[in-house]
Amino acid sequence: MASSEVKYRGGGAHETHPQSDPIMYSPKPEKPWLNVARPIHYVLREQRLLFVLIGAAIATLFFVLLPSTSAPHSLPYKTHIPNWPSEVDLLGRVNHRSAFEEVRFVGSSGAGKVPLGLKRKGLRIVVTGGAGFVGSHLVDRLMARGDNVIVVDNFFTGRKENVAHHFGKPNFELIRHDVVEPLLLEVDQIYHLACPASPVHYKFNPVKTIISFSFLTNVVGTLNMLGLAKRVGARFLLTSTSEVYGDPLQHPQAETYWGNVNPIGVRSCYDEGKRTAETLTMDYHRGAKVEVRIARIFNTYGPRMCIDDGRVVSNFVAQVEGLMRLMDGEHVGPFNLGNPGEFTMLELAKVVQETIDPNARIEFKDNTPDDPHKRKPDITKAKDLLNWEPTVPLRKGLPLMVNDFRKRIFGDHIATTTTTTAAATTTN
Ligand SMILES: O=C(O)[C@H]1O[C@H](OP(=O)(O)OP(=O)(O)OC[C@H]2O[C@@H](n3ccc(=O)[nH]c3=O)[C@H](O)[C@@H]2O)[C@H](O)[C@@H](O)[C@@H]1O
Repeated sequence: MASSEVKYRGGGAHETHPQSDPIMYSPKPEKPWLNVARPIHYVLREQRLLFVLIGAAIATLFFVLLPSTSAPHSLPYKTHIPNWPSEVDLLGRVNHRSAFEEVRFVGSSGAGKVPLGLKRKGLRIVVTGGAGFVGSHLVDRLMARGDNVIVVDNFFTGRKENVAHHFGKPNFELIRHDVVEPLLLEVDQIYHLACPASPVHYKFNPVKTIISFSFLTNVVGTLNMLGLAKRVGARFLLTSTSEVYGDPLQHPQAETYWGNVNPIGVRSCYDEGKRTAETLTMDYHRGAKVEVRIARIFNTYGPRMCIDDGRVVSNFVAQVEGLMRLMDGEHVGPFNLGNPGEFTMLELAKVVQETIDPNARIEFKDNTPDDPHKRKPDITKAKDLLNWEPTVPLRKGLPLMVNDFRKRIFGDHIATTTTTTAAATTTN
């Protein structure tokens, strides 16, 4: 019924319209010049042209001034980000930061130096052990580069404070997780650093389970992360260690050296754990065609190091640059990443006295069993293929680390006396 009514009314309207009657209505053909003259006349009347010009001027002024006024308002753009399609993929399949930058670019013509779409797309990267010493510095670099970073850490030695400055950023996530349990994440790259790295934590702990825990983390943890890399097609980087060389018989150690590890020693859980991790990594590379990278890190020091770490210092954390070059380059490795500068423990203690505290007391103690007598990386391969070498000398880097330690232990107060413990056996 309703539809017929509508039809009927329409018909009526049509019938009463004067233009519908071909007899009653016969428009005169317009003269062509009138077509142009009429609109011009219309515009010139009642100062309409003036209003049009004023409008155009206001619009021009608005677009010219927009860049300077929009910059401080970049935050409101950011608040719109959750509505972007990127939010659909919680793991950052689409880069939040890239989207943010594109919005800013569109809104502010002043940013027009970089054409839309040419900005680097951030990668989705998981860093296991990312709340630790080396890991957290790596996370800082990846975040600064604009990647979407997921930190996976069980906080065995790592600290939330090391990454707390990234909390709330849309391209950062922190997951408390033990890598000995499987994990599924959609990522492009996996930096696998999770590991009880210091002998203080893996060697002398009287609880037996902790010792096997080190092996378990290195073996099962690496296996899980390699499995993840295989499933999602991610590139995998293992941070192995100079400990794979054991107490080396070759000096300095090139990557071709197979090492001298005591398989039943007190520290073999770590050395053999990392050696097995390397084996697994290469097996996945050859057998499952996973893209892998292996770095052998030599002892590193710097701010955020675990206060009771107990390792001898030799390399500043600038090493993360080497890790990133390795990951983004085309070479599998292994690569030694360390400082080839050699010094004895006594020389090190003296540098501490010179640069930090002249009153620091030097104590001599017996070396611990199976500790390597001397070690020095041959970094020719890293120099040639990654164009990387350490940049921060000990005398410059050590005070930076000590300042960080002082701040964490004493707040702003400066410690009056430092005790430097040097092992009796020297490194050369
Ligand atoms: O120099 C090296 O050879 C070592 O350097 C780094 O270790 P580092 O940063 O110095 O040590 P930590 O500060 O203790 O960092 C290890 C991180 O792994 C985490 N972790 C440890 C054990 C574990 O089972 N799971 C786990 O997530 C810790 O909580 C911590 O955040 C790398 O993380 C190690 O893989 C590497 O072997």
